[in-house]
Amino acid sequence: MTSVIDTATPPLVDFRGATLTIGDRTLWSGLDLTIGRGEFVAILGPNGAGKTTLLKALLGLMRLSGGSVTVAGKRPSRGSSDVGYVPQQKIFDPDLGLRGRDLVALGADGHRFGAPWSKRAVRRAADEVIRAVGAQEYADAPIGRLSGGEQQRLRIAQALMSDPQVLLCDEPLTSLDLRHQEGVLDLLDRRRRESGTAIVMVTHEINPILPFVDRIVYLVGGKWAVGTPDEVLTTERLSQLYGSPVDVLRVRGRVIVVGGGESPELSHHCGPEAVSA
Ligand SMILES: Nc1ncnc2c1ncn2[C@@H]1O[C@H](COP(=O)(O)OP(=O)(O)OP(=O)(O)O)[C@@H](O)[C@H]1O
Repeated sequence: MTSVIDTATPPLVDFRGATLTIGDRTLWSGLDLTIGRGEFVAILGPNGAGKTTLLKALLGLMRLSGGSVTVAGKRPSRGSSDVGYVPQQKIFDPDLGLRGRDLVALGADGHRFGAPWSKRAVRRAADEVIRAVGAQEYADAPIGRLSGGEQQRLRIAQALMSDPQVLLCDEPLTSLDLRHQEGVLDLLDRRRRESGTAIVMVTHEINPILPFVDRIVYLVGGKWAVGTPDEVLTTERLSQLYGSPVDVLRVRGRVIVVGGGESPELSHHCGPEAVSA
């Protein structure tokens, strides 16, 4: 796979010694992470490790307790057009009358674009992103009637309305079958290759992402590891992170993480779902 990462320009995401504490619990501390143009980074870790919170820090919704973070060279701020966000998927109510196209157009809402867009400009931009995600055929159908994969494409289209430099996706593969997972990953991969958009994805699904990601950020119990999948997904590295024995097995090209069962986080992350991730 040829790399599309641009190391010549300043990073789009730059965490330096970043610490996030909520109450008396430190989710992660001293995090150093830079993400360049066109880079695809996955955030992994057990439930409650602070993965979504990391995305919130990039959205300007959560303030760091220490260190610094910039997005496209600026401090993160709510509603910035530099950042697109695909939130954790909830399947829409089947009776919801909202059309896919209307959902996408909502991406032009708020203060993102400074001056409000004309209806015509919104329509044109929505057409463009709907085409980009390949959702033309069903964009006019009620969103609640669409499959999980089709809904997910339209959510991504909505997040692309501001033509963001960084696209944050929170578990976009959940509840999709393998074919649709691959479709969503292909779409994100194309976006980063064609537009240089950095993709930051929180996921529990390890194996589907392996052919696509450049690096992994693994968060566990206040600690973190950053590196390529081969660097991070090793028995030594994960045992060190979890502070208890963890085996990383490679079976027919798939990665299987097996915990010693002593870590409460592992019992969440490495249940049957995660093992087959
Ligand atoms: N605004 C908040 N106030 C209090 N606690 C919070 C807040 N936001 C997050 N937390 C706590 O911080 C921890 C990390 O939450 P986060 O959603 O980032 O975890 P996660 O790694 O994304 O987990 P999951 O895999 O279950 O989605 C959780 O224990 C959560 O309850």
